[in-house]
Amino acid sequence: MDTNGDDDFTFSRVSPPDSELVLEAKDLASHVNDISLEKDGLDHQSKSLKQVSPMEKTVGSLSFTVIDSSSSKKQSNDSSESLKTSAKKPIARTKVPYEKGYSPMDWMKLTRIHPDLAGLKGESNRRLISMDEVKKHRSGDSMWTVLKGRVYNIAPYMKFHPGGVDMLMKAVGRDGTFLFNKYHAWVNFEILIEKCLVGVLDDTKSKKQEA
Ligand code: HEM
Repeated sequence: MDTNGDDDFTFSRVSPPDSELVLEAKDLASHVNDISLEKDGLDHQSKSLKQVSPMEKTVGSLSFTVIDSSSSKKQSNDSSESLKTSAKKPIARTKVPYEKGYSPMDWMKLTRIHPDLAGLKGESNRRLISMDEVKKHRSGDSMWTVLKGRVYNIAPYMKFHPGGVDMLMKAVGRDGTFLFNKYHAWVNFEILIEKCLVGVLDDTKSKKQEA
């Protein structure tokens, strides 16, 4: 069989003859200087690309758009996640470097060996404590806060707190539940500072005021 014959469909020509292509290419090459990118066209393009986080870059007089395909893939794979992050503004969380001897491991050790981190001095940690009493403990070895209805002495935990002393001080002498949840609702404080438990918040007063 003659495979080079014109009647063989495998080799049938569907594009213009090579000579025509060369001519076309030459023609285009001669018009290269006339080609310009219209500003409107680019604007339109970048508007539609913004959804996949484009970045405008320039090299000399050329400008181009870079699309991070890895992040766009992530977005399309997990649209519920991206919806959540775009709906809620992330809060700035700054981890403070630990001072020597104040790592989470050191805290675990201390909670195991310290006989009275809460400063109970023999009193029960099931005692009902009023908000007025909480407000009085704001310095030295006695810094109280309320977390989900429980009263803790967070003074010994201060330098161990990964978010820093200044942040933790904001909760002293008051109910710290809102702040705690704002920064890290997932942190298991019940276990972390269980040895710092002083008592249970007596909220009967505030309930009476509400009624
Ligand atoms: C009293 C109970 C608290 C405990 C037991 C506690 C515990 C922790 C823990 C374990 C972390 C590290 C979390 C992580 O690595 O993801 C952390 C970080 C942090 N905490 Fe607290 N925290 C307390 C209260 C607070 C309060 C009241 C604030 C704010 C006013 C706060 C602000 C922060 C911040 C900003 C970080 C950021 C560090 C990071 O990016 O991880 N914390 N805290």
